[in-house]
Amino acid sequence: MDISAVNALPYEDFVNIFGNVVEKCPIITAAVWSMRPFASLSALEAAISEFIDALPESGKEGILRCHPDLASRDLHGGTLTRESREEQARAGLDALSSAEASRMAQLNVEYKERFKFPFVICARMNDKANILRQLSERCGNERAAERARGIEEVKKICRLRLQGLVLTDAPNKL
Ligand SMILES: NC(=O)N[C@H]1NC(=O)NC1=O
Repeated sequence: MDISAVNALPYEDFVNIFGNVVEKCPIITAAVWSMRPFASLSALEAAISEFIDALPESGKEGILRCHPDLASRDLHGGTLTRESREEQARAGLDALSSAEASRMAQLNVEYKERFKFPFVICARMNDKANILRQLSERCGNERAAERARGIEEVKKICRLRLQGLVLTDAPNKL
């Protein structure tokens, strides 16, 4: 699908197709539909990004809370969204040693106790060693910095999900 086909979509189809570019937040997709026509995929991405940036801090935290824990039991239980499952598998999170899995689970708990939202990172841009290292390091951050960092990662995940759905002739500038 190219951007003109995207612009021609009625909102029901638009939300069905793009509703999970931000994990479990179809309200964002439903909101930006009214900003069509988009000149390019980047313009659609920018509209999503601006919508997120305009939210109060509680809304940004809400977006983070819609994300599943990485390498949690859900990854094997089949309850994740298709996108999240594929992203986590690509980073090798479905094949952790038992030591890595318990370290990840322990750090996820520590992170959530400290920040009251889950650790979010763009799994497709990292491997499991890098994810574990960043999870450990980011546990030491301040809450506001970590909220902003999580939202940056949400935007990276969103960009890659969009690129999987819309044809683009622009080079990938990520
Ligand atoms: N918690 C978390 O980062 N989840 C996500 N990351 C990613 O790349 N896909 C997700 O669902």
